[in-house]
Amino acid sequence: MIPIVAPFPIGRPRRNRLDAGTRRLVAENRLSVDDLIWPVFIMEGTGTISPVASMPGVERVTIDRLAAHVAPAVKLGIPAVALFPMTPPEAKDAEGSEASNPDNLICRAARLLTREFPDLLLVGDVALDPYTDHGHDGVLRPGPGGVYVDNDASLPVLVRQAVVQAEAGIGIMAPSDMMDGRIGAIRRGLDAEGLIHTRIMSYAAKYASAFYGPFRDAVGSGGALRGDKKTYQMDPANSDEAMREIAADLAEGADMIMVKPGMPYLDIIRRAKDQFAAPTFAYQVSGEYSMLMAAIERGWLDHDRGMMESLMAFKRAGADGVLTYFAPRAAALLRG
Ligand SMILES: NCc1[nH]cc(CCC(=O)O)c1CC(=O)O
Ligand SMILES: [Mg+2]
Repeated sequence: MIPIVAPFPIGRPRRNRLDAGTRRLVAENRLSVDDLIWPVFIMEGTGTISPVASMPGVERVTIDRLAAHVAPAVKLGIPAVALFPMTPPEAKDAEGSEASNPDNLICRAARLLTREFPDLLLVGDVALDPYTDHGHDGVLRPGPGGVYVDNDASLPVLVRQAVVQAEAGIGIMAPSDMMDGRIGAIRRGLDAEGLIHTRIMSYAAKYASAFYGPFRDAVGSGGALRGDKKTYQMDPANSDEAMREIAADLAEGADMIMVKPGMPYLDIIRRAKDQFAAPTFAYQVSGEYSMLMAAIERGWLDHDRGMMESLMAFKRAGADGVLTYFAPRAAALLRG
């Protein structure tokens, strides 16, 4: 499509920017509260709200404080929260067994939130890193390079994790582990238990990124992590490979796909939306949030303008929704 533009001085693009009303009329994209998913960190214990040092304004809460923590977001109309647990070290092991404990933090939180807020959608991460003592998303076995995150041995553990989460009330399963074939395995595992309505939002194109650093502090998996995740998360150099990953996950039954991180990967979001026309989500990850907040705290960026511009970028790139730690503040602004 070649846009037709009258040459200056007949054509004056600035006319369409003249006043707020005209700008509203010609705006191509709109961010709405319906687009927001809020990631929430939960921890063991009682009566505690503990700030995440590397993420100003973000807190972990104990389950008895969770309903009060989430209530304002529900009131603002945020459709979904994504739950992330900080597992105590004594509950971690090499196989990530706590992930499939039906009474783990996530499952208890899901049962509580389902009761308190029946219309709130719950997104549950599927990956073993919050539960393994080595901090990897799957289980380790002898293999290439000595010890290897074993794909096929990890799948049954991930399936069990997904099933216990779904039974506890998680409506949207979000596998973030990047094992091959996990979407198909999880879909079959859920269906075998009659959990045919559980949706799968696949972290289909997930990169081995430096921008997850603050998240690993928040859930306490960073200190534990041995090595890096480059044998399963994607190389930031690659774009065609992301299309193959997304194609595979959709073919295996993903209902929605995600690109992660967000801002440094807007090109991937655009390609994915154009190529697959599937519900597409972006994760504005911890490091992106912390980067913006660090500049905001120094007075170098305006909080609300910086936040809203960063979120609008995802809509412009083609995302249908965004996981963002800014969700409650953005929703409050959008509601005026
Ligand atoms: N697999 C777990 C997981 N799920 C979401 C994030 C990162 C989210 C963020 O940085 O905000 C990670 C960390 C990782 O893969 O190491
Ligand atoms: Mg894959």
